Amino acid sequence: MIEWKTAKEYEDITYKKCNGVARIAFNRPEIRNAFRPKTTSELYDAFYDASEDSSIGVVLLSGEGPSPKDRGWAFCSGGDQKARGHQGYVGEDGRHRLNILEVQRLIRFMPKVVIAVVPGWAVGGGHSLHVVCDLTLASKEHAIFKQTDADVTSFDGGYGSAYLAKMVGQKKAREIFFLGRNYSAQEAFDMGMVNAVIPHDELEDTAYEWAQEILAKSPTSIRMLKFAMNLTDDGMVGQQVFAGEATRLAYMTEEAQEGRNAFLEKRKPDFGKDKWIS
Ligand SMILES: CC(C)(COP(=O)(O)OP(=O)(O)OC[C@H]1O[C@@H](n2cnc3c(N)ncnc32)[C@H](O)[C@@H]1OP(=O)(O)O)[C@@H](O)C(=O)NCCC(=O)NCCSC(=O)CCC(=O)c1ccccc1C(=O)O
Repeated sequence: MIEWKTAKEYEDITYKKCNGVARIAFNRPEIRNAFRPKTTSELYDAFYDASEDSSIGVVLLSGEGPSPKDRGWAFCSGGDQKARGHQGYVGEDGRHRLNILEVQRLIRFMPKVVIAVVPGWAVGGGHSLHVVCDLTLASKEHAIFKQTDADVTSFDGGYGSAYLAKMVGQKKAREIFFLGRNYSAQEAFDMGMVNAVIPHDELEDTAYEWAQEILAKSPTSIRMLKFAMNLTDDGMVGQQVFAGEATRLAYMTEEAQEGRNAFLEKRKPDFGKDKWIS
């Protein structure tokens, strides 16, 4: 039994923590967990908290359900088309935004493992979110993967499409976007965009078990591996993120402490004569 504790109350999402794992879930099941600007602001806030919390190593991203209307399950059906204005999605302040991309970047660049736990529909911007997560676990009975961007004049030209193509191959990625068909969890697994197909009733427990397995590993190895695997696809930003972690490791050395101390003590640093290791 997982004893989740609410980390913060929100309107459009739920946010809980338990034993090193954070669970963030869309909570608009009656509209298949579509996101509006309030949802993306709340997601950003929760992901940022999980990223900053040094007791958290793995984040599960999921969708609450089923829908009270028809018992349908969803991970996320993308941008809320009722909140869509002529320049983006309109928030309570009347401003138009496209801020799900900021959430994507936080998932991509946070030094923790993010697992998409897909209990039902993953559609449009919801499909792109599962793509950008590090791992995806899908409900055998209810998960359906679908790209509707080209039905509603949207196009995720970043991770949602180009990175998807690296994952499933160019032909399949083009099929997913150009035809907008439904794919079952098993079909998504066979394509290489899902890590495991799990019986629906076991999905949450399995995700938590995967998280615990990851938490038993070296935190430094996990984050260096995540950023190493991101690096080639993320260009200079990927290099910047990886190099940031390398700098953190360098800061932990005696050499770095000598550099800092020498500056503070207004003397020349003495890095030693036998420090040029091969
Ligand atoms: C998800 C479906 C395939 C599910 O179909 P079904 O099970 O038959 O259920 P429905 O009866 O259709 O839906 C139930 C209920 O939910 C409402 N609903 C579902 N999805 C949405 C939605 N996205 N927005 C608003 N409302 C939604 C639906 O109207 C029903 O309501 P009732 O009142 O009960 O009638 C199917 O629902 C479906 O296809 N949904 C639409 C999927 C879609 O087109 N999503 C938008 C894609 S574009 C996008 O996501 C933005 C992309 C994006 O994020 C982005 C990209 C690039 C740059 C920036 C951005 C950005 O920041 O936005």
